[in-house]
Amino acid sequence: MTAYIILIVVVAVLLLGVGGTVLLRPRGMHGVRRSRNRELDLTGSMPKVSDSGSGTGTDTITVPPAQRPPAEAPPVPPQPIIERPPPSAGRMVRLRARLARSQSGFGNALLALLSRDRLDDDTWDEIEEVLITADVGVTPARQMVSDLRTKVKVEGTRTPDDVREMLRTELLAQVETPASRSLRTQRHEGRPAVVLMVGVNGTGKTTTCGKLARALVGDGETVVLGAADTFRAAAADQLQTWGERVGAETVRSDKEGADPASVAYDAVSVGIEQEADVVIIDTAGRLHTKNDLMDELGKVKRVVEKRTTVDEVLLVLDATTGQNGLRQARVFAEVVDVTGIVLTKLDGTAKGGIVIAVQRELGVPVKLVGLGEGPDDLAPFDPVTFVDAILGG
Ligand SMILES: Nc1nc2c(ncn2[C@@H]2O[C@H](COP(=O)(O)OP(=O)(O)OP(=O)(O)O)[C@@H](O)[C@H]2O)c(=O)[nH]1
Repeated sequence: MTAYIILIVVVAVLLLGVGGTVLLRPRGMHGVRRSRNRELDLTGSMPKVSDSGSGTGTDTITVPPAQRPPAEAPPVPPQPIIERPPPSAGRMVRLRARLARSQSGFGNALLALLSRDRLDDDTWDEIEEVLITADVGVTPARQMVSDLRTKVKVEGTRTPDDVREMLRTELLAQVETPASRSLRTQRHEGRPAVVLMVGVNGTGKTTTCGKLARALVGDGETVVLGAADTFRAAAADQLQTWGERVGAETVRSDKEGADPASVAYDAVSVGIEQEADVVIIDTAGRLHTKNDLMDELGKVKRVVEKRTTVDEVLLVLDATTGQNGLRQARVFAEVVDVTGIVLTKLDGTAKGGIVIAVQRELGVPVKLVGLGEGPDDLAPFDPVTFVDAILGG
């Protein structure tokens, strides 16, 4: 009997010990996790966690403070830093030194030749050659030489200042056009303006979309970007990065080779929904055949026009490609109504005469110029600043 009693007591003590351990362990972990989770609930309905309780209830389990795992904050996704780019006005003046560095060779050569004591036929031929080498184009170069010859004859003696002024007037006459250089990027009829960026790969199209978005945001406008260059997957990433920096949404497709027209349509729809000021659409503009190009750009334009008008078709040309760039310009102008030219990489060539050639060739004005790889190195084109940079000083 005594043995039985001792056995019962021993079994009871063992059971109590094991039961207590089992009860404490899992319930303790579960409670802390729940508590931690509830700590995130800012409504104030947190359970009590006692530092000296009995350890039997699910919401009041005793856990010494030192044993509590530190409260883990949930991962916060990194917030992109939205930049405030400078406005577009006055940018060309700021970039004038860069322009002068690349273009003054051609200006200085012309000034030196025009300052010679005797301006014979050979000298005029040399002047024409300098102009052609600077990509002014044969016809405009001949016309400039003819105009300058007449002026020299009429005015007689030439001081260095006279020569500079004469050349400045002539260059300005060639660079200026009656067409407006302003960009139509204002909302109209309750809809955003739409800018279509076209041009062959590598001319700086995607970069220009990004830089233009920055400039417009700097001017206080709201922008939506459309990555309709679905041919090169990285182009959409590139565009999105530009957009994120200034808080502009980029509409894109996750499918490589998706229909560019459908991306453009979606971008315009998002622009309308967000009441954005302007939607900028990047295109692939492959030049395999003129028909491919016509099909692609024609369709993008038609589909966008189901929702609103296309206000600007900007042709991006790389200033360093000279005559090749002009050939591309001709093909694009046949396929789509170009409303303005963006001349990129003008900082990397001494052939600024392309401004004159391309305006003549297409009959549309240069509206923007790229003067470097920096995010704000895109400027509205200003003829006076351009000509003064060519002439230096
Ligand atoms: N120096 C200089 N480089 C420029 C300028 N504009 C663009 N670039 C550079 O030109 C290169 C090509 O630019 P992208 O924007 O990728 O060219 P893209 O036409 O969009 O090419 P795809 O996306 O392949 O169609 C990049 O390295 C740009 O930084 C400019 O005005 N000056």
